[in-house]
Amino acid sequence: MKVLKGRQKPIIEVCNFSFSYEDIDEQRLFDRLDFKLNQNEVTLLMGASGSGKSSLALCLNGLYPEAVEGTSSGDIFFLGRHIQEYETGELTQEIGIVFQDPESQFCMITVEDELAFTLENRKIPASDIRSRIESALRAVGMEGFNQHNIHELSGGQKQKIALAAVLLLEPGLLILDEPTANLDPISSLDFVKLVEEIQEEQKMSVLIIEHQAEEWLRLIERVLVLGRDGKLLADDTPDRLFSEQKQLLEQEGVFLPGEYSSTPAFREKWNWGMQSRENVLSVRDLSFSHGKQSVLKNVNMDVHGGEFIAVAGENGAGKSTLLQLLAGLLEPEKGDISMFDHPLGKWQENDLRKRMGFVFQNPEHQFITDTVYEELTFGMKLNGYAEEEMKNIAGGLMEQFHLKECRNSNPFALSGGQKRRLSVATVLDETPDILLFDEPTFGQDAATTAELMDYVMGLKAKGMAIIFVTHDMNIVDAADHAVILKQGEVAFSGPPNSLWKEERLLHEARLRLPARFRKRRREGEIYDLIH
Ligand SMILES: Nc1ncnc2c1ncn2[C@@H]1O[C@H](COP(=O)(O)OP(=O)(O)OP(=O)(O)O)[C@@H](O)[C@H]1O
Ligand SMILES: Nc1ncnc2c1ncn2[C@@H]1O[C@H](COP(=O)(O)OP(=O)(O)OP(=O)(O)O)[C@@H](O)[C@H]1O
Repeated sequence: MKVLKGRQKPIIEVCNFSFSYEDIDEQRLFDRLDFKLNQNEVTLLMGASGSGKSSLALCLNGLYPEAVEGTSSGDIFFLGRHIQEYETGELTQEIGIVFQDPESQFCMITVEDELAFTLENRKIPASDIRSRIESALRAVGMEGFNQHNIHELSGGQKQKIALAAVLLLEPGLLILDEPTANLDPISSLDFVKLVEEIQEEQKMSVLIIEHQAEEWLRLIERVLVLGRDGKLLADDTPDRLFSEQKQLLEQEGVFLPGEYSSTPAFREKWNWGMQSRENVLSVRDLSFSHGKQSVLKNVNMDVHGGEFIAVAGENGAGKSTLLQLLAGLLEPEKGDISMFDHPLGKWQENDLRKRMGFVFQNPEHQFITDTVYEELTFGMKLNGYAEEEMKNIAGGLMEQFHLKECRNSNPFALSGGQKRRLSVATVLDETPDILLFDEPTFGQDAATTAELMDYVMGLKAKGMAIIFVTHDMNIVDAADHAVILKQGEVAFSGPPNSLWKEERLLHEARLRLPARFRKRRREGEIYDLIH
């Protein structure tokens, strides 16, 4: 952990600042906030899902309230000058944001065009453009990717290109909004190291928005906690905050880093064993290619009723592709998939959807209506549910997933975590036999993660088969069965406790041990636990 650098000059000063979105009934998202961000300082911003962290980032760089139907009062200063005094677009060059969903910030097709676009906007002479692009790609470890199509890169690579584009702005303040949420465990650690190196070299201020602070502890100097009531609940050093304010943070639903937390491991809470052995899905010698690229090779897998399977592996290993094949959204190039002993391709679409629920990696790919309520009732309407019944089921789901206040909001205007919870809730209106989730817990705070897991494990107890694609090793730890993909092949299939003994495989598949082992590793007990 870093030592505070003594008295520092502010880069941002927020004074008595309030903000509200018009469609949340005049309710203030931020209520008279006062805080400073200092030059050359790394600050972490935490808070419950929906507390307003992403919105605050967009207020700091002057995009909000102008870009939305919002109202604000109070003042924000950047380097001593009121942000309203900056010309349009001037501040977005000074304060670079890497958004929660990096795809949303790309405007061009190839990596090189995207980076050149940023430089052209900055009116950098054409003769300098090539060398600047090369050095930005080098800084993020993506040399040689100039001509790649951005949209075909893996999640981790997209995140690095988004960072390279923002670095080309040479911003005074870099804001990273949940930058590691889609990265495999080792890429997450690499990304943190990368930010640390860049920050030390370029001496910029960095504001990181993250639910899980653990990996960032080595470089953060201050932590701000935004409360659900729109107030700043804490502004302190990480060590003081996490050791002295545990109760407050737990009440707000914020994750405590492993070394400060006394919450039992997910495994102790959720590994309840299996209820039935009925085979519901079987996969035999499955192979699939995207164009010429072979993505999955000879995958075999069996899924049983009441079983919770976690699929993990490095970015680009083929996890989402496997899930889409299991859901019948892609057709195998070779091999067979059957559900209840019938080939998947022979099921009527309607019957298939009734027996299997699927949640996409990107929740936005799933939304088709204009309000949260319509989104939740869409499937039920198609299946002829009575109005009253739909109201009851949707009401229960909104209560369960903390979406009641957003009943009439547009799904696209929700916070990242709310979008994720809505996409999960929409497949739970009925009770299928198999549920396939692509990273269902990403972007959730501690409380909503625990609630989501409780709910899903309750369904498992009723005999549903659950498959999670996840980068969260604590969730893999709680599964009955883990499937690890490495370059499209099954590198491991078995109980998680056997997986944790395979140090070499974990390393090659870019995975880590769950927190319960890492904690003990520090205490020197690791070998007793796994051997
Ligand atoms: N464009 C918008 N219009 C109306 N309401 C919005 C808009 N964007 C966000 N909100 C609402 O503002 C609140 C805060 O959202 P924000 O994305 O800032 O939260 P967050 O703390 O970043 O959440 P998460 O941790 O889930 O990403 C949420 O209730 C959300 O529904
Ligand atoms: N539509 C597509 N066209 C071409 N290639 C694709 C497409 N979708 C995925 N790929 C490629 O297929 C491979 C597997 O992608 P997939 O999304 O299944 O990986 P993943 O394990 O889910 O990765 P992540 O953890 O980053 O989400 C990657 O190399 C990816 O670039």
